[in-house]
Amino acid sequence: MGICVSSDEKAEREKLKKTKIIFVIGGPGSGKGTQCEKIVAKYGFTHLSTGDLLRAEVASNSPTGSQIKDIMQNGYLVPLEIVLKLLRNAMLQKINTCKGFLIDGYPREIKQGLEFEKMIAPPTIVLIITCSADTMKQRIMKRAATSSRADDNEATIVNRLETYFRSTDPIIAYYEKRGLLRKVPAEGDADVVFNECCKVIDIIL
Ligand SMILES: Nc1ncnc2c1ncn2[C@H]1C[C@H](O)[C@@H](COP(=O)(O)OP(=O)(O)OP(=O)(O)O)O1
Ligand SMILES: Nc1ncnc2c1ncn2[C@H]1C[C@H](O)[C@@H](COP(=O)(O)O)O1
Ligand SMILES: [Mg+2]
Repeated sequence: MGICVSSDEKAEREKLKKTKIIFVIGGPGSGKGTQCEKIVAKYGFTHLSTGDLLRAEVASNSPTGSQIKDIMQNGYLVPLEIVLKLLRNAMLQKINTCKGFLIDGYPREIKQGLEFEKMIAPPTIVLIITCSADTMKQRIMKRAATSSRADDNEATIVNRLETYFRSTDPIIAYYEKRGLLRKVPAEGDADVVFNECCKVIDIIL
């Protein structure tokens, strides 16, 4: 017997499939959030950062929040099922008013990308923001002076960078092969980087 899918769920899936979805990936501190803010201001897209969703879950003191607090504080990846459930719920909450989604910080592993396509829809493009590990480290250490993020410290940055470099090459290869990857160099000033992001986005509008 097949799995029974309600008509509401079918309608939601159809809407998600018709909406533009941009994955925004890149190392810790590369500038994903900064670029997403600028993109939202210009294009009116909806920005969902998996890191922000997970931090909100921790702040809520829910059982899931307690489960993931140490993982995040130490710079490791939160289990896929937890991230994808939060992300899907957040997307469904916005689907009726959304001009397009910027999914910041997802996927972190190929498996996350595959599950997203199964549960939600394929991405329109994958924007990767690239800069050196030194630049990322410097940006995070500067941000640490004012951010309240538990993972903005030297020891955790080492783990976050290791985690990023270990899992990212296969992701790049996977989306490059499908013609979906768009690389944006991010060593320069945020406005220069934004200009490059716009060139990529204008093509899919
Ligand atoms: N192009 C840039 N030049 C200089 N500083 C930048 C640039 N882009 C961002 N920043 C600053 C803003 C922040 O204080 C810090 C990290 O940027 P941010 O957008 O928060 O990165 P991110 O979202 O990729 O990091 P994380 O993965 O840790 O959430 O660097
Ligand atoms: N997509 C994700 N998968 C697993 N874990 C994640 C994901 N997005 C964020 N996280 C966890 C692990 C990260 O170190 C922290 C902070 O994320 P950030 O994108 O730097 O805000 O959250
Ligand atoms: Mg961020």
